[in-house]
Amino acid sequence: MAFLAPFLDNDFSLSPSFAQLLLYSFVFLFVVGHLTSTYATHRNIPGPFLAKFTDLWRLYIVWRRDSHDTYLRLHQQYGDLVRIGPNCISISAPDLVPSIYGIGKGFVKSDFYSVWQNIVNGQRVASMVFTTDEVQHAAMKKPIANAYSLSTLKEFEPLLDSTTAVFLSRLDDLFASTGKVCDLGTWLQWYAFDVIGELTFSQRLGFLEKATDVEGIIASVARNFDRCSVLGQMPWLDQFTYKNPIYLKFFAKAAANPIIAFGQRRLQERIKGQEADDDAANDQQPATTISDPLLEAKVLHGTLPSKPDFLSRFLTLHKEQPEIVTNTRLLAYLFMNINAGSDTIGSTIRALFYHLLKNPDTLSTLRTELQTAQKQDNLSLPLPTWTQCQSLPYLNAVIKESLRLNPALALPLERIIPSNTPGLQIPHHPTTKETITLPPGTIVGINPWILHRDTRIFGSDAAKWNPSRWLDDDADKVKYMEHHLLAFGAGKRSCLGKNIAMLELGKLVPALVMRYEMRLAEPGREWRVWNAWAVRQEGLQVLFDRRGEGS
Ligand code: HEM
Repeated sequence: MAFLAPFLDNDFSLSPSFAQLLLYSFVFLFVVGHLTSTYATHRNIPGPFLAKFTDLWRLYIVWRRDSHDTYLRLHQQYGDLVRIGPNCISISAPDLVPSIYGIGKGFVKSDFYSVWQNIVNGQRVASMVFTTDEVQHAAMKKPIANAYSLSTLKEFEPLLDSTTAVFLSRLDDLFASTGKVCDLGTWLQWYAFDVIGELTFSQRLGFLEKATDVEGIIASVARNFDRCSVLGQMPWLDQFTYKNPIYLKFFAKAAANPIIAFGQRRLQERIKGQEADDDAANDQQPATTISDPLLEAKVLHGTLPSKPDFLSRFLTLHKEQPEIVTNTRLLAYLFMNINAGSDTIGSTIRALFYHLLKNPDTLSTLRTELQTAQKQDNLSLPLPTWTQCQSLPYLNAVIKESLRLNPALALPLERIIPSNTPGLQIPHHPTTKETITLPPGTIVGINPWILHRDTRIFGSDAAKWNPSRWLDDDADKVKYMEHHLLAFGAGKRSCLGKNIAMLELGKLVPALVMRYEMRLAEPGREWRVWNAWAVRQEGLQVLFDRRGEGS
């Protein structure tokens, strides 16, 4: 007992200060123990010092909005594996795409995605994009997959054409005929939102007509991306803040999401069978005056096209399988369309026009291809058909190059290594020259922004804009590049709206390029790229001139 003597001695009695000391020691030992074990789990993976101990590092990097540049630099410095959090590895090894995202591999989405789920009546409601539960995902996807398939695509053309006709008419009136500078980035965003509104409800949300962010919808979507992209780096923070029951009860704004409100009204109208009856004045699209008769002929003006929109398709499914396509799920599908299919397209088209205008050679080659097609009666104007657009190789190369250099979602697409496996084996690690096994439970993700700049896949000019790479004579090389284009994700959870996106991009680009001469208002100015998972760009100021007849 001699060793206890000092503690029992009057001088060393358990005074409050000694108890504190003991407590501090415990806390200190706990923190050191925790940090050491945290560090030790992936100690063989290189990365920034702080990231090995805390996710606060990547939270800060994402909060700064330039994570794509930081992650690119880190991969250039450290190689294919970079530890960006204590349990999170960013991967850029081309051969690992199928291992992580392949069907049947069992990698599920991480809690990054849970942060984006909404709480409705105290319950988490996950849309298809954000569910981490694969069984729930399959149940949600099965009924609607056909509506997004290639075979149904052409049926959406009249709806798409209707919005494009309004868009061209607005550009004619406000910019081409006035010589005013157009903030094309903003107009393309409005176009993307209106198109998805029209495809979903046969009614535009009204951005183009009103030339404004209707009901703050775009700002509200942007705020959500800004918040969730950051909290997604430390999902437990979301649990303690925005998904905390006290916050939800007392502080969360009760106001309905404007997109859901719009969807609900359209749904009610459709059920009642009265398309035009709308007591919400906000939904009324101002009458559009279209002076060009060719464009006017394409505008549907609120009439339903002969082929159904998404809402009609979902309602049919609701009637046929009411217990599967429930009311709540039906609304979730509508919301998903707007949420997943607007910002992503907006980002891609903005990037495409930015590169076209920064690279006059590309613009001129594209225009020559389009003019040749027009002369051969293979391009109808002002609005070309989808069939015509698919057979234009340079146009398709430009679209792919734009998706490559500017993937709209630019953070690692996180997945968890499944528990029933030995882990993820990474052979011949370039730095250590040994096979590394990442244990089950590790979060891994490939960031399209990084993979798309990999010289092993895209060649020594991978960092540069060069649509011709997609027209290389070496078919295997092109196939390999296509296989590693991750702009729409990969595997089972890849983009459901990819066909819609390609339809929209494929038809809009020739329509604009053939109708206008376009040039940057300030050619020397760089734009600003803001990464909130969805990449938003600002500063695409363009001058328009109508081209000659026949355009
Ligand atoms: C250029 C435009 C688009 C791009 C670049 C894009 C990109 C992506 C990516 C990368 C994913 C996978 C996300 C992940 O793994 O975490 C995804 C998923 C998804 N996208 Fe898109 N998207 C686009 C347009 C659209 C459109 C137009 C729609 C709907 C009309 C849509 C609906 C979806 C849905 C529902 C998912 C989830 C699929 C699933 O989990 O099964 N997307 N998208």
